Amino acid sequence: MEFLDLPPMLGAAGTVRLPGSKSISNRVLLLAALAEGETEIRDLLLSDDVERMLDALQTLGVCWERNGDSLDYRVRGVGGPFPVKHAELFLGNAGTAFRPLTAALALSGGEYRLSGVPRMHERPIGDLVDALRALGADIMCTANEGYPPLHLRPASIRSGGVVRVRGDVSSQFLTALLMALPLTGVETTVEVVGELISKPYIRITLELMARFGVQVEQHGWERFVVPGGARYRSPGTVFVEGDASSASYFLAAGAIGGGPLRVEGVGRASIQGDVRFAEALEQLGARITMGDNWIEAAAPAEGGLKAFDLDLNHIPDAAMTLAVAALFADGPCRLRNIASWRVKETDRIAAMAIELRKVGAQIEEGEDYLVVTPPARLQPAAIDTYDDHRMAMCFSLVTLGGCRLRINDPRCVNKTFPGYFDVFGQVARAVPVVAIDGPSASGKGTVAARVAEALGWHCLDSGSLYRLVALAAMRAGIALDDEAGVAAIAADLPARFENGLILLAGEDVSDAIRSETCSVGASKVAVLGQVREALLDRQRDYRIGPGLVAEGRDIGSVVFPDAGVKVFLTASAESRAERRYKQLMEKGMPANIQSLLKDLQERDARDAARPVAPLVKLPDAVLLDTTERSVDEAVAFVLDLVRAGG
Ligand SMILES: Nc1ncnc2c1ncn2[C@@H]1O[C@H](COP(=O)(O)OP(=O)(O)O)[C@@H](O)[C@H]1O
Ligand SMILES: Nc1ccn([C@H]2C[C@H](O)[C@@H](COP(=O)(O)OP(=O)(O)O)O2)c(=O)n1
Repeated sequence: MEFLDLPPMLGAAGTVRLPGSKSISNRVLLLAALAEGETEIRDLLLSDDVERMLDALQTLGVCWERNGDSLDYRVRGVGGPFPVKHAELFLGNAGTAFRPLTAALALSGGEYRLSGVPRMHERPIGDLVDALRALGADIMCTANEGYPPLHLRPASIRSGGVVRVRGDVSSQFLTALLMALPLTGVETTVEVVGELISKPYIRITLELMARFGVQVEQHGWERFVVPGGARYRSPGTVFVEGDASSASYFLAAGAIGGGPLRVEGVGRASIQGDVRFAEALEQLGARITMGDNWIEAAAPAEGGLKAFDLDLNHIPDAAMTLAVAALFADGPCRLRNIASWRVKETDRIAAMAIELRKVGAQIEEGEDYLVVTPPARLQPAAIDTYDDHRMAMCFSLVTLGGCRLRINDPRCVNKTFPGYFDVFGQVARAVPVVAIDGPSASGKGTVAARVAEALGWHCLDSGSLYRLVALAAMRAGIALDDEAGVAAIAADLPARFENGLILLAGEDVSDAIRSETCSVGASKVAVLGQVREALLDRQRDYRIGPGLVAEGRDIGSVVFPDAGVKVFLTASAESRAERRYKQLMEKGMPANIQSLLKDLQERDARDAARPVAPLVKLPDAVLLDTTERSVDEAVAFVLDLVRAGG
């Protein structure tokens, strides 16, 4: 499975230009297709769900073209039902394409087959199918009644009168009906059965239909009258707003990670209900400012986010972001009235509960609610994303708690926000790392410690971990080439670094691990892949704010490949042997310079030749040869690199 490792973050601030709204993009595409005249669509969202709609429209005989590589499209409307009367459409997991197309095609008088990915076939569509059947449409659910795939056949549509549709499972059923009904040309009243959920999405539908010339008469949230003789007409040019649900991740990032973080593309003038996410964040204490076309969020003036108990029915998608933001609140948080989560890309209540528990939260899960109690300390985890873009995007926020995180199958964000993680990486500041790699006795430990001290950062001497493993294995009588045996020791190493001392099971082994036996032993266990793997997370846990200076052999290549500064520190073998000799003599440990030189050359060869994580100078590492340089000069060199920003 593909994954993405996100580093722990120090905070987030900056400006993000949002990609277009999925809800608006797919509605505008369908309306432009059914309208008379050509529509210029600006800033369309480029994502999987929109691709599904564009492909479908093409199959159905609608001509559209993209202006070069831009986000501007021109759609030539067909001015009524679709001209292609036989088609098979694959719509992936795009609910915003599947539901409205089902309604429009049911009233188009042709034979159509609609299918999607397996999850799409688990998402209910029965309420929409029933409403369309009541109008006379001939629709078969070919696998399970009430679920896609669907087979639509020509039928005589009973136009006019009243049609009823349930509104309490998905508001997309009502949206789909409303958008399709002008195809009948006869006045029709839609009555909503049950309490309509996600009302703001209906507002988007009505607003966009009006822009295309069809004014729906609205009686509360229970009755909608689509006028007779209504025809869609192109309004000329339509600008797609930024996606307000996508905005939620960045607004939350600003509220959690300091900010200010500004999103551009949505604001006070937005027609999307999810802009009200900003109000919810405000209730958590975040500082929100807003213009017509932008929103900015910053952390509360004092302290962290406040615990909340909110009915989130009006912002079901953006509400997921609040479930993760709850990890940063000062007490248990209740998200209420979110039953629709269960029929989205995945069962989002169940998925959220499982994944939030992985990072340490306590969760109470109900049919239509979730209570999140934040943990005292977030813990790193591998987050499963359930082919759900929002799961992936929400969980990136966990890293703002200084916690690294693995996101499995990160490409699921392509559904609505390809490039999400790059944009997140531009506004979130990773805990900085200076990686110093190089051969034995080149001065890595000395330089790393001094650089860390000067910066006030943490320091990791990764070699000492390999030395500790060798010592522990030797003491346990495990052969140093017994990979599984040594790896088991490494995975459960009772080592601690305290007050400048290195402790193994409570015993000070600071000097013992520096002996030549341990040096040789360390280089032997370091060739074992399983041992290296077992020490990886342990090393990554040292990445704590304000920053880390880490030294070893594979810091820049394997442990922290995203380190901002990478140095390859070296010196001639002779001067390194001499340094090591002096070092041992000062410690009163016996040594012989010739055998030290031989040992060191052998170890260099072993470290450089091993198949796993060999010692190499990376192309993006800066070479620092200290044969002719003092420690002070080497330290100053590295500090200059850090200050120059890598
Ligand atoms: N640039 C340098 N010039 C002279 N001696 C150095 C230099 N860098 C390090 N040393 C000395 O060399 C010895 C070995 O350095 P150390 O930091 O332990 O190397 P490493 O961690 O690469 O094995 C130490 O006694 C250190 O003071
Ligand atoms: N990141 C690291 C750090 C050390 N090692 C190996 C390489 C060395 O042979 C041993 C001991 O490393 P250490 O840095 O303490 O060795 P020197 O002090 O440079 O001789 O561990 C490694 O393979 N990867």
